[in-house]
Amino acid sequence: MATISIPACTSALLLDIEGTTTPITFVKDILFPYIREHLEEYLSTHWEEDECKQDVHLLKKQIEEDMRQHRSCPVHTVDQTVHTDEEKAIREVMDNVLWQMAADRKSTALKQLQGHMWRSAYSSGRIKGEVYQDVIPSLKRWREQGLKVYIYSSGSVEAQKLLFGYSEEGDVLDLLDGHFDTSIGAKVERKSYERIAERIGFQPEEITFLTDVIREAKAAEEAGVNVVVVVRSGNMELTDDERSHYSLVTSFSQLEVTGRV
Ligand SMILES: CSCCC(=O)C(=O)COP(=O)(O)O
Ligand SMILES: [Mg+2]
Repeated sequence: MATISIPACTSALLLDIEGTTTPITFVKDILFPYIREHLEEYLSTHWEEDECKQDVHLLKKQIEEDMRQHRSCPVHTVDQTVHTDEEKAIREVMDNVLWQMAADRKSTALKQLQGHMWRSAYSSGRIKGEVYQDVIPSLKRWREQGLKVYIYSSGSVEAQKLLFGYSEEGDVLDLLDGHFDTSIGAKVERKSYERIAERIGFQPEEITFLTDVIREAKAAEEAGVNVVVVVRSGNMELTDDERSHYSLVTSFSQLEVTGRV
């Protein structure tokens, strides 16, 4: 298996989750179906709680933004504080959430709610976070080499912590130095990577980002971040141009940091 050298100036690795640390099938076949199956029950049970109210409020803000951008979407106009027909209000929220999920939208509002819903699934042991076999040994090796390791996923920080805190390998959160989600900006925007660099105190060139999504790779590259594209079974096919432009790995174990033991 060919090794890929990452620059000697690398101080931090920034990792995507879905398609990078974790199979897409775990997200599509385990996590998302859990939301679809439990959405109505979750909203009905937690409707009056502050956290749920904030989630619904954020969804409403997203709808307003979508309407400003002329994106069509199921609309829920209800304000929980004044609306009396709870069943109707819940149905409207459900329509919007299910519509966003069908479109695989990465809105902060959707991801926030999903993170809150997965909490009990993970803590009860019903779901365990899946990571590829090469991930944990590589995280350990990188940290022994003095590198920092951060996660940047569209999944909320809470959802990220659940996945690694209740993983099939146990609680591996202490192998991570920090987490970023779309509250810092979308993964397809250059500015998000600049902000992350600033936040963790490194120059963009000192960061290597691992992802399976070319639009994310491009945005990171524009920010001056070094990029490695991760090719896993089930990930989106790359074009010939993309394959020749980016460094590719099929396993984290292929990554070598030049000048580090
Ligand atoms: C953090 S677990 C939930 C995964 C998820 O909802 C998601 O959108 C994954 O996106 P990523 O940016 O990690 O590809
Ligand atoms: Mg991904």
